[in-house]
Amino acid sequence: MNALNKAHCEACRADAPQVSDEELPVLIKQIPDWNIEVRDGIMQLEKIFLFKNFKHALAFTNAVGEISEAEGHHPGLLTEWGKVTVTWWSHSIKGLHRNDFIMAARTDEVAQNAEGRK
Ligand SMILES: C[C@H](O)[C@H](O)[C@H]1CNC2=NC(N)=NC(=O)C2=N1
Repeated sequence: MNALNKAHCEACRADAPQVSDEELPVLIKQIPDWNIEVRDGIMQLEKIFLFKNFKHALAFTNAVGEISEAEGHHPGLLTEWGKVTVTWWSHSIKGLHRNDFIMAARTDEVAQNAEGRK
């Protein structure tokens, strides 16, 4: 199985399996500093990225948007002055799919190359 940040998303199908209880701890270890949140019964991956100002936060937001469009898998993005909260889950299955872990790893890569990190 290739590293998450080198993998690509598969199409979001409504009958796709959610990440199993056995897979979850294995996958979450590969994306350190991401938190698991549950909202309306839906498990989500979430991480806050800090920046020096709004301009850098917005640039990071757009860069995450680019990889999301490329992969056809999209996050929740809350962009504030100096802060971006990125949330990944699979709408089609109302939970976590391997795609979400791939995109969390890809988000970390975008962050490593982002300007104005705090
Ligand atoms: C038609 C379109 O490809 C689908 O709606 C995609 C778009 N992006 C998506 N993003 C996420 N996070 N979950 C989905 O189920 C999803 N489905």
